[in-house]
Amino acid sequence: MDKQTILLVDDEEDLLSLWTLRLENAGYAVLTARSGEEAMAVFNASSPQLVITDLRMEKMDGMALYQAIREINTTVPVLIITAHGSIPEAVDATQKGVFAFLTKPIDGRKLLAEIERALKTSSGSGPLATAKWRQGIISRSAVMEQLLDKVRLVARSNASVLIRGQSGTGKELLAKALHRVSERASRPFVPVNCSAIPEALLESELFGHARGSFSGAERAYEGLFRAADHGTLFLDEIGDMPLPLQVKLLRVLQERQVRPVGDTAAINVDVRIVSATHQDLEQRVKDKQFREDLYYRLNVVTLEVPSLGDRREDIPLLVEHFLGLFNRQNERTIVGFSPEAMEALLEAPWPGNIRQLQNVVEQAAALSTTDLIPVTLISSALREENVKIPSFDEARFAFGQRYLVQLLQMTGGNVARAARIADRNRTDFYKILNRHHISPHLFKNE
Ligand SMILES: Nc1ncnc2c1ncn2[C@@H]1O[C@H](COP(=O)(O)OP(=O)(O)OP(=O)(O)O)[C@@H](O)[C@H]1O
Repeated sequence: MDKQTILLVDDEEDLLSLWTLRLENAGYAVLTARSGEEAMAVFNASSPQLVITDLRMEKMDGMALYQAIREINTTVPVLIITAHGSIPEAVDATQKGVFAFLTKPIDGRKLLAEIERALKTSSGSGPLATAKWRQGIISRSAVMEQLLDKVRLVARSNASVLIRGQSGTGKELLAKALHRVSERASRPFVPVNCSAIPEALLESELFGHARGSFSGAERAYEGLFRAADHGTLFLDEIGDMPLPLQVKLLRVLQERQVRPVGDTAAINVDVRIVSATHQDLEQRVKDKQFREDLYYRLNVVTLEVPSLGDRREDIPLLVEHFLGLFNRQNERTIVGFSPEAMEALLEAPWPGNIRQLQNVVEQAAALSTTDLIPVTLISSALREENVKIPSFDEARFAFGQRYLVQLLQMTGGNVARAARIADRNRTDFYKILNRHHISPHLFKNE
């Protein structure tokens, strides 16, 4: 059996080493943290079965840590240790649900007995499962907790779920968590980015193809729907799915059968659909770019992921988490951020949300020559992040718009002439102008 893991939190290095040794000798795996904040990062990353924390610590003390843990995990036992133990504190703590309150100097045998008692009461019950499914989602904000509660509820059904939120808010992470907490957890989670696969290939990617069904199809391919059978299919950027494919997707969802390209037989599939978008799908429906019937089919339940700007209280925890990852990957020992740097992180606008925050932390950490990352590195990383390179589609659109404006200026708004120069017929050219939101009247010389 795997060793049970205990998270030990104390700001006194000597005590931490001493207790680590003792607990390891007693057969436990031990994780350590030197502050409440660090403890939260470790807790989120590794879901220990028990937490033992000192009460008196700077900034986040033992009780605050206990409360922060309770917000994300309602049952993991927490033992609090203090040198200044007093009866009222102990009573208060245990009334709030702290498993036990021990005073220093600690009697080794007593502590081990308490640990055993605590682990016995918690083993086999839900907390570990609860913690595991949301592993990797670092948060302490109430909005995220409410969202995760909703995820857990929704996961019990097979209802299609649409996850909405700005780019980089963690939609895919949430979809995975939903899968992990559902009954389909032991079956595959298959992500598909609908905007990254060329339109011509998307159909066979999703539904599969028969051997020889088109040139290059040397073998039959089962497709992602069947790969996700009994599991979850995550359709990312669903708003970009081309209209002809939307029709086919709707049919598959209605019939619960896929028909591979070039095949006549239909195959039954049992797939839970979770889709995600950062677009305004209702607007796309109005613009006839997204089918209304498909919209309702996919959007049985909506999960709205808040932007990072709406949950700034998560920022300290997230930066600590990303810094920890960076330190481990690069064998560095950067301790944290200067107060000014943390302030800058807390106040930045974060249009790219958590993905952007991760990039900024990594970039600043990589360039830092000191143990505390200075604010200058954060400011320059934020500046660089803001110089955003447009996507290919955005760049093409911008080029097209400039080109068309030039043509119409040259021809004084004469569409027939402009179309001739662009080597398009008039109807096509009007469509192109429309797509680029350009009205030729604006260029007419009065
Ligand atoms: N709460 C979180 N805790 C830790 N990491 C997170 C959290 N949310 C997002 N991330 C990280 O941020 C990055 C972006 O997350 P993800 O890909 O899930 O976002 P998304 O909303 O699906 O983005 P897009 O719309 O661009 O596809 C990933 O590296 C992910 O691991």
